[in-house]
Amino acid sequence: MTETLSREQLNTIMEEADLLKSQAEVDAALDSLAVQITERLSETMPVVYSIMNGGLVIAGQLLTRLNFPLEQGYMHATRYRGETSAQSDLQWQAPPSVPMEGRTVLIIDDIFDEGYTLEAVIEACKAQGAAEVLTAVLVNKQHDRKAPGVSVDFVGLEVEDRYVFGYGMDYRGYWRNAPGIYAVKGL
Ligand SMILES: O=P(O)(O)OC[C@H]1O[C@H](OP(=O)(O)OP(=O)(O)O)[C@H](O)[C@@H]1O
Ligand code: HPA
Repeated sequence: MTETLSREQLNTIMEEADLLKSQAEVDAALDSLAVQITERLSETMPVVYSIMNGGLVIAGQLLTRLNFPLEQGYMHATRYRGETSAQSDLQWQAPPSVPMEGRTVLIIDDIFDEGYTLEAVIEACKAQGAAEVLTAVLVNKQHDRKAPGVSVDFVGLEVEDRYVFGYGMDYRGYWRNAPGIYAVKGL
């Protein structure tokens, strides 16, 4: 584990960060995601899962833009666990909270980075009998280290290959609440 960060250090992280996407840009991306998801899923009575913790903010802001019947659930899978690079294993801290046998499932997460989290989540949903599994993320990080064969159905925004925080994404556990998408100085 890394050392504890002070309030001053965390404020400096924010002050020195680069704003990659403003709140207005995120709002527009969420509107666009909602239109695409509605077109594809409005007649399927899906179960919509947020992947905790990162998916919390984006799922909350997306759900109220979806005007059709759906159930909502959560699951918690984590690879990074407060670090800025992935740990070797994915840990399940909470399994899916709503049965998905025979259902259309939409997974909502904050970021598609290397893609191993979504790969494992999709696999888990299929193993639990989901009829189809679709995925939506606010941010796709652009690089060539993606898990082979994993793709996302609905992407809000593209960001460069830097460590980002805000809108649910954390910097060492903090700043998930930042109202924009920021890149940490030097990362
Ligand atoms: O595409 P990947 O490289 O697998 O990374 C993406 C995942 O990493 C983050 O979760 P994290 O493991 O940090 O857990 P958290 O949501 O609790 O922060 C993020 O919320 C995604 O779920
Ligand atoms: O760039 C990132 N920021 C926050 N969480 C993440 N999880 C994977 N990549 C990232």
